[in-house]
Amino acid sequence: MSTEKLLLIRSARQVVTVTDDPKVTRLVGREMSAVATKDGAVSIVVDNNGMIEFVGSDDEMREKYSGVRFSREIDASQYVVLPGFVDTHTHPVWAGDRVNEFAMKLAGATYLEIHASGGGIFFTVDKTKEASDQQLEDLLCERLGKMLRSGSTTVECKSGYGLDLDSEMRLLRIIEAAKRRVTNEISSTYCGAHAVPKGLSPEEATEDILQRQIPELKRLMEEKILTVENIDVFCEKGVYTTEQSKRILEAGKAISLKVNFHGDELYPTKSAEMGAGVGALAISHLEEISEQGIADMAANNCVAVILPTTAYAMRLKPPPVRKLIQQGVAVALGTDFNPNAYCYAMPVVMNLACVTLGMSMPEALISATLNAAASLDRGHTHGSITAGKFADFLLVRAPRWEHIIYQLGAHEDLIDVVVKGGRVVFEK
Ligand SMILES: N=CN[C@@H](CCC(=O)O)C(=O)O
Ligand SMILES: [Zn+2]
Repeated sequence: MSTEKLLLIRSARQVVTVTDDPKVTRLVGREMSAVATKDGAVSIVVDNNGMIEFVGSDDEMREKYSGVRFSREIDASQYVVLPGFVDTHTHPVWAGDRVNEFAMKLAGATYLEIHASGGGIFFTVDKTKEASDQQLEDLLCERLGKMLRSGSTTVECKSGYGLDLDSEMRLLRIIEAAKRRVTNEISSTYCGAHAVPKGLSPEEATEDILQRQIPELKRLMEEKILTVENIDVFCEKGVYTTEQSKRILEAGKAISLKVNFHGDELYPTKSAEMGAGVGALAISHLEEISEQGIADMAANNCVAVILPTTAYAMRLKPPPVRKLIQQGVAVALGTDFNPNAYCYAMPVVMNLACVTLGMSMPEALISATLNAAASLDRGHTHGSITAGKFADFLLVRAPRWEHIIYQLGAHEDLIDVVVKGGRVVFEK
C-alpha cells in the first residue's frame, strides 16, 4: 500500500453513504425510502487520484492504514458527512435580472404572457448580448461559487440566452472558460432551442438549429474547443412543438450528445412519451406529464428531473412525484437557477420538494445526489460515498443529516467544508 494518501476524514458522527453498493447507479421505487448511513466515529480515506478508497469505522481505518501518512487529515467529530450535491438543471450564464417580472407575476401575470410580450427569456437574451464575455464569465463563476458553498460539487450548466448561432457558441465557450476557474465539476448543455428567436417562426428556428448551430457545435467539439455533454430544448406549447423538439434532440444525439430537455411543464405536450422514444437520459419539469408518459419513462430508464423552485415561484400544479416514484421512475432534483427562479441552493430545493411536493427526506436526498448524478450519466462515479467513486463531500455541522433539509435557508451556517475530488475547495 502506498505510504501517502490524499485525505483522511476521521471520527465523523455520521456518514451518509446513500447506498453501500458501488454498483448501484440510481435508486427507484421503495429503494428511495431510506438512505444508507454509517454512524459513530466513521472514517473515509481518499486515494491520490481523489477517489474514495475506504469508508468504515475509525478502528478499522487505524488497523488498515497504520503507517500511512495523509496529506490532509480532518477531524470530523462535529460533523455529518454527505455526498456533494449534483445540481441537475441550471441556466447560469446571463446578465440583467428580472426582479420587475417577479412583481408582475405576484400581481397575476403568467410566465407565457410575459414571454409572449417579449419579456422573460427575450429580456435576458438582450441583456446577455449587451454584456462582455468577461462580465458573463465573472457572473457565472460567482454563481458557481455560491452553488459550491451551498454544497453543489457538480452542476449542469445550460446555454440558452443567446438563441442565434454566434451567441449560443459564445455562451458555451464562456462555460468552457469557467470550467478552468471554478472547482465545481460542470456538465455543459447546448440549449439553443430555449426560445424561438424574435423574427423567426418556430420552423425557421428549428431549421437554423439543425442546419447551422448543431453542425458548428459538432465542429467545435471535434476541435476540442468545446466539451458539451447534453442537448436541451424547451418543448412547450408556443415554443418548440413536440415534433420540432424531437428533430432537434435526434440531431443532437447523432453528434453524441445526451438528450436531457424541458418537457410537459406548462401544458401537456406528450414530451415524456417523445423523450422516452428518443432515448432521453432525463426530462425536466413534468408538471403536466401523462400516465402514459410516466410508464414510458419508467420503461426506458429516463430520469425525471423535478424543479420545485419553478413550480413554487410560478404556482404551477405540482409535478406528480409520488406517482413517478411508485411507478419506478428515478427522480432527481435541480435548482433550475435562472432569472425566473433565483435559487442556487440544493438544500432549499430539497426542503421545497418535501414540503410542497410531498417527498420524504430520504427521497429528496437521493434525488439530490445519486439520482441527480444518474441524470448526467454520472451514477457510476458520483452521488454516493462508496469506494471507487469521486471523493466529493460536504461536512455539515449537525447531529444528523436531516438537518440540511430541515433547517430551511441555514445551509451556509451548516456546511463548513466542501471537498471535491479529495481536495478541500471550501472551508470556513
Ligand atoms: N422553461 C424554460 N426555461 C427556464 C426558464 C428560463 C427563463 O425564464 O429565463 C426554466 O427551466 O424554468
Ligand atoms: Zn430550465
